[in-house]
Amino acid sequence: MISARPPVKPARKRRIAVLTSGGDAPGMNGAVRAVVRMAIHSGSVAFAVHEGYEGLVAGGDLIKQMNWEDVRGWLSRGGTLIGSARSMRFRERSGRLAAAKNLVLRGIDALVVCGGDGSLTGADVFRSEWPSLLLELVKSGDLTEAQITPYTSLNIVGLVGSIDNDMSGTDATIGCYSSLTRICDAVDDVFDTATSHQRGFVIEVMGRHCGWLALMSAISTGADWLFIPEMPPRDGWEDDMCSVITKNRERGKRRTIVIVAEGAQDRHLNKIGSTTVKDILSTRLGLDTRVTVLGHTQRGGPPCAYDRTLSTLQGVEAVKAVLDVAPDAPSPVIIIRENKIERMPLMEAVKQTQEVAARIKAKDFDTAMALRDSEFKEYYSAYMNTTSVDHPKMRVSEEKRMRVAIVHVGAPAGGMNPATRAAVGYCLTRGHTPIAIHNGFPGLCRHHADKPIGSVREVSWLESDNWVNEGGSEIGTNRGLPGDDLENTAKAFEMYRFDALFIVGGFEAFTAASQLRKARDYYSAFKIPITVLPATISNNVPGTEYSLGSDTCLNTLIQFCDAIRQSASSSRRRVFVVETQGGKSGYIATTAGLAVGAAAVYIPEEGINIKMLSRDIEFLRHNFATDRGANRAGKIILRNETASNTYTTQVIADMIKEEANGRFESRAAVPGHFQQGGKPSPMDRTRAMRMAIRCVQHLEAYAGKSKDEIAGDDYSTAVIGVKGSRILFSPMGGPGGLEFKDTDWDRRRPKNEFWLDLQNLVDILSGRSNYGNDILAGRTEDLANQGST
Ligand SMILES: Nc1ncnc2c1ncn2[C@@H]1O[C@H](COP(=O)(O)OP(=O)(O)OP(=O)(O)O)[C@@H](O)[C@H]1O
Ligand SMILES: O=P(O)(O)OC[C@H]1O[C@](O)(CO)[C@@H](O)[C@@H]1O
Ligand SMILES: [Mg+2]
Repeated sequence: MISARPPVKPARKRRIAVLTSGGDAPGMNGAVRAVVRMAIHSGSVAFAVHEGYEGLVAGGDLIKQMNWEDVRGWLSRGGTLIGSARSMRFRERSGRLAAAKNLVLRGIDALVVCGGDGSLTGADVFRSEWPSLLLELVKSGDLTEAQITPYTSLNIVGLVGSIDNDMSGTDATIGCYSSLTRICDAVDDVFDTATSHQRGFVIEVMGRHCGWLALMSAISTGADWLFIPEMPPRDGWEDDMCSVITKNRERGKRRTIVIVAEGAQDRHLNKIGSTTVKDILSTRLGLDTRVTVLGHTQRGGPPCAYDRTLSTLQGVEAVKAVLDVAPDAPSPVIIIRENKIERMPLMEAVKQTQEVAARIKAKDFDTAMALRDSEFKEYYSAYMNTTSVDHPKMRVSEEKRMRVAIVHVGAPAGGMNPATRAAVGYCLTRGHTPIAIHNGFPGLCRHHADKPIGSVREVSWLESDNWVNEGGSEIGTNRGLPGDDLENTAKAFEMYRFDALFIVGGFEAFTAASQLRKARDYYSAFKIPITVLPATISNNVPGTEYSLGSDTCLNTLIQFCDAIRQSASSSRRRVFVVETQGGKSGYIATTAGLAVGAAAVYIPEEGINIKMLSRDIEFLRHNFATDRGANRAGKIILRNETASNTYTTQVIADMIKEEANGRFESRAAVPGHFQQGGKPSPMDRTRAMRMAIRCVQHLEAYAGKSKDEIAGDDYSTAVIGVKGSRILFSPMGGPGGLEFKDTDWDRRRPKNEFWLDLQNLVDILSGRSNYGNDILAGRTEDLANQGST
């Protein structure tokens, strides 16, 4: 996931305060921890303002200096530990005058505000008024000229923390994916009871005036109908809704789920409430229907993996922004676009957000949708195009209809099923024929003609609809490659008249596509368009920074680590060495390390040596000795399964125990294939939908082309991927293709792994880099060299 700029060198000593404001959001604590530690690491002084803007106005004990240990263990905690508030006083100039005075008196010259659209609007007001507030304070005699002189400008940096994801300019806000996880867990559970009784459920989700939570949960759970404020249904929606639900029932669906955003409205801005919807379903369709209002359960609980990493990286970026933004430059807000942390002027983001509200009020819904963020509109049409397959206008002409084969290759990964479901739904909407190849390429070659059912089967809408939240691979996956039997693979391609191939899987899927491409010279059956959608927990597929399943894996890993840390904390003075999967890529170990605040992470890219181990044992010793009563906090070390042949997980745990001389203990823990299982995370589900549809669209572009035209186009065998702030296709072959340029075939990973710098960040935030710097010095260079060989 997420890439970020490398940490900055200290510029000058600053006094940086952080506050959380508005509705609390999971991940806010991670942001505060990162701001505090990064500030201290860069030689600045860190402060926390308690109770949001209320604390800023009140001052006194509510503004406290923070030490490194004060934020220990905060990453996994829900809510905000420094408190939040909706402050009426800050809305008044008198309150902001008091706030300005409190900052100046403490010498605080930078303020990081983590909150939603309201909080950041407040921050923008404060920023714009700052010079006039200071002048007024001098005029009233509250401060002197001399006192304000060093503070003529206040650096304000915004961090978007809100479950609503209602800030324009950023794809995600800190907390929105945790909240989405809570919603999806609840709806997944409702599935069972709804299906048992063939009931309808109307589920109301939060989000005030923003439909992001509603839309993404509808996609993640395959809801039959959706109401969001930005795109109200057309007049007569009651008939439309009933007709879609009736058709879905006629197709055999036993449950009906309708998601209603709390701010839902019709085109005349009249509220559409969940009870109204329920009444319509009950009276018009005679459907036994219940309403479930999820309420504040959506805001509580520990942050998901994404929110821990996002809040950490954005907190770090906020400190960097304080340190490197010129005093008179516009205040930035830290955003994320796809996989890239960026900055944009706070004023611009606030203006755009306000414009969304204004457009909705003016009933200009199309513009409101477009202004939300780049993904929103795409997700909305993806949902519409797959939820019901009755879109006559979407059908392509007869001669452009394709037989699209779908195959899974490699180890199972969360998101494989939702991706297949999305591809099937989209194919049916367009008039194509989706065909599943069961049990991978060996299944195709050996079992296609089995009786009574072979391994090559058309997929119906109803069959695939149930895959929306299923983990693993329903059509079966394995590591068999087409190269093991090219001849029979080609014969089967011909026999079943495949016009296009959609491969979902990891490094083997990538290898399979490469083999098919290279074999085109000998087998014309392979001269069809082929797309690979990376799906592997290892996240080691060239051409992308994100593979389906990696987010699900990270979530299972952090749950495992949280539970283990609790055990370690209870036993006191214990270190757990946890072994992660990931093959020869340290991505999972490193990202999980960032999300759980690991003391150290061992990865194959770097290897393990005795010097490193001895330094780390010293670091642990030092840590336990100086924890100042916080030694309850258990420590986690993560070791990728292939980091070293000699220093196995057990050996490392034993060495730590031996060397600790009874001062602390250690244990090894191996979650193993637990990391591949479980229901896919909402991020893997929603991205599966979006990327699978893009893959089929890419395949469609080749309809009507000759075999040689297809074979002559490098993009006819392509991998879809997230690269920085974009989603794009990269060709497998050709001089600039992934196979030649980007693939370290021996180590089964990309030549350049985008996340390598995160290793340094794990060390900075755990304090490891302050300890034994001599050993870590030069690491970035070493890693970069290894990555490019
Ligand atoms: N225009 C404004 N001027 C000054 N302060 C403001 C303004 N708008 C909001 N604030 C401050 O920000 C606080 C939080 O705003 P709000 O209640 O809208 O929540 P939010 O930050 O949007 O978070 P969420 O919507 O996720 O709960 C307000 O209570 C107020 O103190
Ligand atoms: O917790 P409160 O103050 O009732 O606010 C509820 C609102 O806060 C949010 O949870 C976050 O903005 C909204 O989704 C919801 O409308
Ligand atoms: Mg808000």
